[in-house]
Amino acid sequence: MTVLATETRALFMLFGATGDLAKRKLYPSIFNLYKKNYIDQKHFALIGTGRRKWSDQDLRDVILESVKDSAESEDQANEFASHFYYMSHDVTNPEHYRALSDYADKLEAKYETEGNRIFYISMAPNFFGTVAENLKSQNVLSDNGGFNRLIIEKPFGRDYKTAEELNNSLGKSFNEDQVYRIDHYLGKEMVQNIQALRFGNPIMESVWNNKYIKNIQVTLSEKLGVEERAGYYDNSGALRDMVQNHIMQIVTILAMEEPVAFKDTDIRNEKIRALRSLRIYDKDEARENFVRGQYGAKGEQRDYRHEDDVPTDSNTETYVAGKLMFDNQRWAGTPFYVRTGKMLADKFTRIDVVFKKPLIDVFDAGDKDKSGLDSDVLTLFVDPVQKVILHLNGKVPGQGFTTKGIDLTHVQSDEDRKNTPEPYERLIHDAIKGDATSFASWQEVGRAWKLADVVRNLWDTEKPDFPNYTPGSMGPKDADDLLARDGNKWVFTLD
Ligand SMILES: NC(=O)C1=CN([C@@H]2O[C@H](COP(=O)(O)OP(=O)(O)OC[C@H]3O[C@@H](n4cnc5c(N)ncnc54)[C@H](OP(=O)(O)O)[C@@H]3O)[C@@H](O)[C@H]2O)C=CC1
Ligand SMILES: O=C1O[C@H](COP(=O)(O)O)[C@@H](O)[C@H](O)[C@H]1O
Repeated sequence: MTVLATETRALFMLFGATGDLAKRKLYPSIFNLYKKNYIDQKHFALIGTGRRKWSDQDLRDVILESVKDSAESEDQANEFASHFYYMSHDVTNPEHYRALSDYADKLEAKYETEGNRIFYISMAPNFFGTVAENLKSQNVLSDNGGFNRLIIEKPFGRDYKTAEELNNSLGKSFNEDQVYRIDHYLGKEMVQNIQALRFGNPIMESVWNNKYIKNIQVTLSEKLGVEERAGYYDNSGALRDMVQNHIMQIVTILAMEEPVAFKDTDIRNEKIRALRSLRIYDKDEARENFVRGQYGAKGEQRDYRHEDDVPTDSNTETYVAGKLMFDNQRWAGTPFYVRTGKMLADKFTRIDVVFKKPLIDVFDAGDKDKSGLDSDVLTLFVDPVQKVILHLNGKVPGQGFTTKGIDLTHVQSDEDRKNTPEPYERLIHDAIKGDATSFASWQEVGRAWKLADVVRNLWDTEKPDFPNYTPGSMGPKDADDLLARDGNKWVFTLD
């Protein structure tokens, strides 16, 4: 995809400029893009908004603090911060948008940003629709030949209905191709690598199906609990927080067919096609195929119900495991197991592709079931290390003939890691380029909600037996049983 030089010129408007995400993730990412000249160093400006009565200097002080560790000099940081402007603005007040529009016109003229506007809503989701609608109705959108793009944070709705309402609301002001729904897992190097490994290697793609793959496992494990986000988390739970979005996106990329070209529209079409084959369970199937958990206490660690800001009778799940099925030629019969949770043994994200054993084990009396052979497993380590391991069977060196597991390993070098942008940096850069490849389309999001809704509705009507797992473990026993029923087991376990 070619980047036109003028596309790097842009006026940003950030709603939620005084917030946590902006400070921790967005300003450092924008700074990195600025340093690399992916944002035109002369022709860019950002108007940050929030209700607080800040001055430009207050915002610039926050920027300087956010980028202090990565700035090459004080001058560089100051020059960067000088492009930031602050407007106190209540997003629910239409009149404020008129002032915003005038200010935008002024800065556009000053920085010659050629009418390119990027609106980033980093606020609680109940404001997404309000902001989008006012941007249009109060004429804040550019109408002089540049682009208007909207980046929105998660969560995209609480269920299918609210997500659809939100989507309709956004649709009044922006076309689908102008909306960039952030899912930061799509900006992770190893998640992007799935497609390179699959579609760049016939040796992989030829076995990427139910004939050779026994099951696929996706694990997003977190060592921390809810920290200071309990207010949000207790209203969300792991299903909405991690499964509906990040996990479903990863699973979709693993399951999709090869796109006609590596272009956002072609990739989206294939992702949507795969999701149309995703089996949407009924209530009984949801009970059978999904497991929830909530952590208890251990030593100093309080149980979830005694964390700050969590009601003592909370039934919010801090753990989910599930089995997903795609009813299509490629995947019929091959389960995708997924799991995520807080307060687990460690912080890591990995994808394990478990291959079937040979139908006959010639080394061991021909009986596959008594085979001493390991299952071949391709593991993609997404975080915190980035590596790929292909576990195969090989011969034990020396006299005689026995087999043992061997690993073919590729680890990203320190140099590769240094050159790997943080997800937010990568995704903001993509939005500037107009490349929606790594953003979730409405149809993908909607289909993922359809699945999550069935599970959520079931869980909302049945009382769970919480707490049911210990901090530092890999979740409740039921999650192991889920796989054991199919004769499978998690590749990563603590034993
Ligand atoms: N923080 C994180 O780690 C993550 C956050 N997200 C998502 O990012 C978004 C922002 O999260 P976060 O930064 O943590 O939230 P914060 O609560 O820290 O910030 C909210 C922002 O919204 C502004 N705001 C609230 N009400 C109004 C209003 N009526 N008019 C104008 N501005 C208003 C606040 O400004 P003021 O108080 O000055 O009015 C503040 O800048 C959310 O959608 C969240 O789900 C996603 C992943 C991780
Ligand atoms: O979206 C979210 O993701 C984080 C985990 O992200 P990671 O990049 O650190 O793996 C999770 O902690 C948070 O609850 C959730 O909202």
